[in-house]
Amino acid sequence: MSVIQRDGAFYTGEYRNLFKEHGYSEEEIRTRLEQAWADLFYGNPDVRIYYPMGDDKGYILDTGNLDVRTEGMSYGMMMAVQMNKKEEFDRLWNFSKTYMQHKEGRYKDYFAWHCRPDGTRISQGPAPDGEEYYAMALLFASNRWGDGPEPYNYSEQARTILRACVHQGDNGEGDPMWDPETKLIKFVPEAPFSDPSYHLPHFYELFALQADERDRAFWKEAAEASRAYLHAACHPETGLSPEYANYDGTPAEPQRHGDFRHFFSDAYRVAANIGLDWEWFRKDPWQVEQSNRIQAFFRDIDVADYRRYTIDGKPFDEPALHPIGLLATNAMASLAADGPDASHFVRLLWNTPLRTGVRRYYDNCLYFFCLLALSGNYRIYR
Ligand SMILES: O[C@@H]1[C@@H](O)[C@H](O[C@@H]2CO[C@@H](O[C@@H]3CO[C@@H](O[C@@H]4CO[C@@H](O)[C@H](O)[C@H]4O)[C@H](O)[C@H]3O)[C@H](O)[C@H]2O)OC[C@H]1O
Repeated sequence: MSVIQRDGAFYTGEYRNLFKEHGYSEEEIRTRLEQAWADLFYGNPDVRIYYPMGDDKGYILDTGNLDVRTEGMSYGMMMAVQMNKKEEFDRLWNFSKTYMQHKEGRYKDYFAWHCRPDGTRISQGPAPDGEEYYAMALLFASNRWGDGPEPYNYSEQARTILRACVHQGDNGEGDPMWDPETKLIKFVPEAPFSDPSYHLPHFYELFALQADERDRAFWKEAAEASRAYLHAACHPETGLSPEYANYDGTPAEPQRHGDFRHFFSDAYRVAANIGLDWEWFRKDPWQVEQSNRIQAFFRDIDVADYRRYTIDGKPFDEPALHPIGLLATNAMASLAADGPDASHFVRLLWNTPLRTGVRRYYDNCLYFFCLLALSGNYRIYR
């Protein structure tokens, strides 16, 4: 595959349709994607995760926790822009802007990481994976649909978020979301450690094209720093990474709110992120070996038997909370994997339906990203 140069950035500009490569027809793939969108956004109560609110707002519900998270809101916006669904995108953004984004103080321009479906905040602190997804979805929206009047002036909104991520605290109050020294994303602005699943070098390459001029070099460096960081955070034999990790990649000490040294819900996303970075940029050949490694680890484990694992691969006597989500991220690794397990995961994902029931939100977000990615529809909009 060739790598093309546009606007000063190198990216492939080509999107494999792995389902088609495995024999599924274009029509059934398109139908599958559209049906999944319809189920998640307008389906029956046991499967949907999106709820319109009034004339101009809507939210994605974390059905397991009965709250609205910046993670889910920004994921919903990314799904909508990829699917060319402007109304749902605008509703999710309007809810986020109205109820979740701070207007002043130490978190100005950041978002309270979760609130109730009526918009009442539960916590004030932000979770940086939300901010980076908001910024990327907004830039794609600007490039796909053009900017409108505030708050639909997407590119300006994205730049405001990215400015805060890098410069919060420059003049006193608050903290940046990226550690200025290592250029690594933090777990929360106040934390001196990271979360490997927050590292999205493929987004930072694109921020380097559209963020404030003065920060473009920073985002290039952040992309390289994140790629290197993942080498350290992923176990060299299993490919598993911890939920939270120090800046040298070692698992972070247990926190007041729990022990995140192991491979559990947050960490699933690392495999998917690496797959997409390879698909979009093809810059780091280690990503191919890493994707083969994690697929080899899971190849012979039944999805129903997925557990929590130490990063060297010891299972706990505790089932995975989101087995379908984990299957989806393992399957998304097939974008980079060239080993004997890549086809197995593509087919297994195809033969697995969306999750229904209480815990469906996180699984189905990851599942939908996987459907987009493996069908060649998770794209850069420039
Ligand atoms: O005072 C601060 C707190 O503000 C700070 O809050 C953290 C904010 O980030 C939260 O992380 C989000 C939620 O968890 C992850 O995904 C979940 C994975 O498991 C699924 O079951 C669930 O449905 C998903 O939402 C997200 O990726 C994050 O955005 C974190 O949980 C809060 O603790 O914490 C430190 C305090 O000092």
